Amino acid sequence: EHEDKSESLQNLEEFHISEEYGFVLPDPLTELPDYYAPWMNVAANLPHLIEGHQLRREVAKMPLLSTRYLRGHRQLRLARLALGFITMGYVWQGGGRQTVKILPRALAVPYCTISELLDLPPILVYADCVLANWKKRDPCGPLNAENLDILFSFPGGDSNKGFFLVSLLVEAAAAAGIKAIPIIVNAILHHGLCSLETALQDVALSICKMREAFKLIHEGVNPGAFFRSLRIYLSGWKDNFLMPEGLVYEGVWDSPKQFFGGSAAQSSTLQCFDVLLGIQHSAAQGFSAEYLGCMRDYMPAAHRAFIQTLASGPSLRQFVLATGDAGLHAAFNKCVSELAALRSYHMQIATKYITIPAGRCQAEQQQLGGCVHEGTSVLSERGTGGTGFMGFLKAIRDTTRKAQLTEQ
Ligand code: HEM
Ligand SMILES: Brc1ccc(-c2csc3nccn23)cc1
Repeated sequence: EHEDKSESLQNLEEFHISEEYGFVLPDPLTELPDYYAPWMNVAANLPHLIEGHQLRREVAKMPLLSTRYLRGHRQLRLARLALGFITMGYVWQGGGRQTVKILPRALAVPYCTISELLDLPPILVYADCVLANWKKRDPCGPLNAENLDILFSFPGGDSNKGFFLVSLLVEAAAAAGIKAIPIIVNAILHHGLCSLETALQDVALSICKMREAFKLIHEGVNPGAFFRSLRIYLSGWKDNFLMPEGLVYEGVWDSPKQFFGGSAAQSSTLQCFDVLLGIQHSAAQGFSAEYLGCMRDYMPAAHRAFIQTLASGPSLRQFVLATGDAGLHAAFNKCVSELAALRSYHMQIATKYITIPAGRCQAEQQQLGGCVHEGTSVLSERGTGGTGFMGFLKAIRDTTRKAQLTEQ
């Protein structure tokens, strides 16, 4: 059964994966039909409306629009992106101090209709604000930091752009590695050892380029702006003590519903490379393994299907071990060490942008009114089984390291 399942991997387009952009949505739309101006005007003005304490009033004035005039996948993705930003802004505009319990129907009804059509939860996810939240300044220009801009922002200034665009550039760097996956699967099925070794070298090079792209975070994101502002807006309403019940989606469901806040565990790229290399993150390291599984439900359905098809295919790890081929062995281990190095670098970033600012915040707390952050932050305790996000990231990095093939 491996044969037919893995054969289907040959056509990446069918999984909404692009040779050039990987899991990134190529050429996202930036405009909707004028009928949807009430959504687009609020979403485009979010930082100003939130800082001016106008957002709730603006949302109360919004008409209940029909989703019937939305045409095609890209219009649905753009509508979801706009409604997702407004929803996060609406819930967290008080910075987590005074939260809301009800999302008004003018937002909730279309947002849930569109989310149903796209098979995504009615909360902002990575596929919205990283994969579909971008445009080229010069459409014929390259995909690089100078020629890119984001479509929507939260308060936190240019750090929004830095955070979302650096993530986008890391995802774009992964495209070359994702493109090599069907070649790898084919080589396993047909014993093409030579093409397999070349494809594995392409994967290792791609992961190395992802780490290069990561370095742009230092000039693109300010730790204080990230920690105190942007991060709050990515918080969710599941396992969040500020919203113990979750959120009522008015006009959709009678009871409140809970959804996880944004996490890059929703990125298909890293989960894909983990599956390819046979890296299984278990609950053993004290973080909830099913959390990573849950996050697959927060990915576009086609990307989720690609990961599942890959996972049901032949094991690259077993194949390389069975050949006893030194070149394949080295090429496989290079992929694993590059992935571990990427995760180590990411841990340094998390320290600079969360642990250190959080420490300063605690210190301020001693002096002043302090800041509301524990539990409201998307990048913190949730989903980590209480070991905290650093324990979560370290466990994932250590499991990656252990996936090296040992000398025979
Ligand atoms: C200011 C920059 C960043 C900070 C503070 C940060 C912080 C974190 C934290 C705390 C987690 C664990 C909790 C969670 O999943 O939300 C996480 C997970 C993750 N982040 Fe980031 N991150 C940053 C930038 C990036 C970038 C640019 C990427 C590139 C795509 C990225 C990729 C990931 C991935 C893939 C995970 C899931 C865990 C894994 O598979 O290793 N992060 N990040
Ligand atoms: Br919603 C949303 C979900 C995930 C992210 C994100 C991009 S890179 C990264 N590391 C941790 C989270 N994260 C941003 C917004």
